[in-house]
Amino acid sequence: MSGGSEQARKTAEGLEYLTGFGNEHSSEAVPGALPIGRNSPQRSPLGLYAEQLSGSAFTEPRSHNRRSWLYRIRPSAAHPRFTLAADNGALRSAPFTEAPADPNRLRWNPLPDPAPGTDFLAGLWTLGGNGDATQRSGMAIHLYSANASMTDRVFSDSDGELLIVPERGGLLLRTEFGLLSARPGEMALIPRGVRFRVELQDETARGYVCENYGRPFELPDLGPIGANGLAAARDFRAPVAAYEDAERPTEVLNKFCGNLWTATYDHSPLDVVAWHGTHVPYVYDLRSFNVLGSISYDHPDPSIFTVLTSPSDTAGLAGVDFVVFAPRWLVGEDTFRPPYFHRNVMSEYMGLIDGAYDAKAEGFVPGGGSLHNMMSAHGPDRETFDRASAAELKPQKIDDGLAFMFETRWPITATAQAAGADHLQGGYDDVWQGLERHFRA
Ligand SMILES: O=C(O)Cc1cc(O)ccc1O
Ligand SMILES: [Fe+2]
Repeated sequence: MSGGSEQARKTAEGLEYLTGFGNEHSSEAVPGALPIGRNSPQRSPLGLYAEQLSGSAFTEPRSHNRRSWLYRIRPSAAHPRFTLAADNGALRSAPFTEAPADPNRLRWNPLPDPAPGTDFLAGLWTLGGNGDATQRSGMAIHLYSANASMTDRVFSDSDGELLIVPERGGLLLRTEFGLLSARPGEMALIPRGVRFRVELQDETARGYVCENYGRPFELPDLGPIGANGLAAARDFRAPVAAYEDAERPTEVLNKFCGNLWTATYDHSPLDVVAWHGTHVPYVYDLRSFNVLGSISYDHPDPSIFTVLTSPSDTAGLAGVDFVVFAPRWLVGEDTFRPPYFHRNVMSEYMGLIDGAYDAKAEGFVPGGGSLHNMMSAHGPDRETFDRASAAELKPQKIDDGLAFMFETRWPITATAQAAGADHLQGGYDDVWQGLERHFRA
């Protein structure tokens, strides 16, 4: 493996990375593999095939145009016919019509442990979502629980990009672009159409996935915050080129318009020796998020914790935002400091990576999740309300947890398996029971 023309950085796992969000990165695993001065020479160096992978239409504005050039042992076109896979397992896609969209507050415990031999792909379980995969709009929320590495099979998602949030166990993502490590506390993103295999770094792995059918995630504008703050572009890491030269049968599973399709290649399609471009996978350590907040009074809206946003066609109205509640100080004076009671036109799915969340005293556990759909009333549970209303307002460090939110402009409809799951908590409404009447006229 080598870093190519950019300066590459090594991490604790010994993996090399290229740094920066949205860069025109380039990398070659064999010196001289990357053509200089053109994308598609008459004969590419080292006898490689040149291939463009477009994540945006050719003609989209430069600011969100995404494409990469891959230099590979065999062109992707050299493959047999795809056939429908026997089933989609527990993977579901938009439009979500199995169950009615539910205005109730819902909360789930973690997924039950999977059967032995369950890999990342087999362990994907769809909770719900919105939009329509064929219209490239909306999103799906999946959870995964796995105890085996993918072997001799790779996955790619034509329907959207995959934002992966490990909660338990590290993942080693072997992609067409090279290797990424994603451990709990980090997030990884696999762009639309990119082939990858997931190997486990620990015995088991568990976490969350946001499948974004819409416009690729980008860094939010900072407005009056200024030129710095929130997630820094330089903290995003892309892989360096690394390839497999394997002439053995490899199953390629492609999620296309909601179904899994399968084809067995006679070689590994992770055979990209060099690449350059902007349509690339990346990882980000959520704890490097520069948390900004109120240093006077009142609890700011959580949009200030946005790591990445997928804009919709209306300015300021995200198809989906990825928001992180990272360790931070609370100093607000005369302020009810935890998240407030509210009803929101946006729909909120929350997950917990570690520890606890400051609006919920109990019941919201790592690996579990809550859904507060469009306009549903929610906020601190009774215990949190009582405690925070009486708390002495000295500076307080919130550093016992890491939570996140997928927030979307469209209501989230649960799948039948999520609406009827044994691990769906009964009695979630009760956390807001017993909020006493304090009114004095
Ligand atoms: O519901 C939640 O816990 C998420 C959330 C957090 C916050 O700080 C303010 C509003 C909000 O929706
Ligand atoms: Fe909320």
